[in-house]
Amino acid sequence: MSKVALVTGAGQGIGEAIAHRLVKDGFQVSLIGRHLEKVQRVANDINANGGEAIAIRADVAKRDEVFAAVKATKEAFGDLNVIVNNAGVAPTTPIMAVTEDDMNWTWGINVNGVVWGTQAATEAFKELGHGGKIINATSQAGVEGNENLTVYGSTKFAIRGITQTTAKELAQFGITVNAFAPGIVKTPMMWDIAHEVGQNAGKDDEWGMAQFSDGIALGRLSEPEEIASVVSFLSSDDSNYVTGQTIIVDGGMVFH
Ligand SMILES: NC(=O)C1=CN([C@@H]2O[C@H](COP(=O)(O)OP(=O)(O)OC[C@H]3O[C@@H](n4cnc5c(N)ncnc54)[C@H](O)[C@@H]3O)[C@@H](O)[C@H]2O)C=CC1
Ligand SMILES: CC(=O)C(C)=O
Repeated sequence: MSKVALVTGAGQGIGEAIAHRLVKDGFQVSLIGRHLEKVQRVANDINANGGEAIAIRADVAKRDEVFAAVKATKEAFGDLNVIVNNAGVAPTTPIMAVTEDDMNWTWGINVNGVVWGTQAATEAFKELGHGGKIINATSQAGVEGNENLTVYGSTKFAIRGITQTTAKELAQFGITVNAFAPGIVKTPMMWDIAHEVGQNAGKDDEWGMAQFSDGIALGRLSEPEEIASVVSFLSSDDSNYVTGQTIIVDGGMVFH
């Protein structure tokens, strides 16, 4: 019988790549995003190519919407085995420009979203009478401090902490909790950051390389699929004895 995975922020970028990879691994997938048309496009693509996907609109910052999305997934597929708390936002904010709204908005999505996803999935796993896997998106910026990323980086450090605390708390229910920490990945998020700091559209890869290539041991940016392959491992039985860990997938930007 196939397993069921829910992926947040699955309408583009890393989340979209994770959705396709988990379908290839045999999962039925539930794709969650703020904009229904974006997750519906990915679901249509999967369904047209022999996979099974549903699309659900939800804002991960809103606890009720996350719980409703998990419930709808359980009802549609009759099971839930994996949640990937992938949705995130990445404002660039020099410390002296940080506002209360910046903090609340970014923490609401990146950190609260992970907490709501963890709670909703845990409740569903318990109702279903089995364990499960919770997988959170952190970042190299949550492993090492990055200039102008105090707001974003602080959320990603927090996610690593939540991954450790919940791994200890939920192990008794057969639930593992792990995180993946990408480096610089070719997705719309990175291009948005490039544009925020005043770069021209169309030069995004060059901008990324100019900013980060010195720090990337492998000398290139990451493809979203390279992050998805690590999530594939964390979603599989091969990772059953791994919990509380952050797997850094950054081409060698930081070593911890
Ligand atoms: N692209 C990169 O270089 C890196 C990305 N990451 C992390 O990986 C994750 C995915 O990043 P990307 O695919 O690059 O980002 P992206 O911006 O390309 O895609 C993120 C998706 O999440 C959705 N989303 C945002 N806020 C949401 C909310 N409140 N509720 C539901 N969905 C929401 C967006 O609509 C978008 O479809 C994020 O958590 C990000 O912080 C970590 C390290 C590097
Ligand atoms: C977006 C991100 O996670 C970076 C720059 O590390």
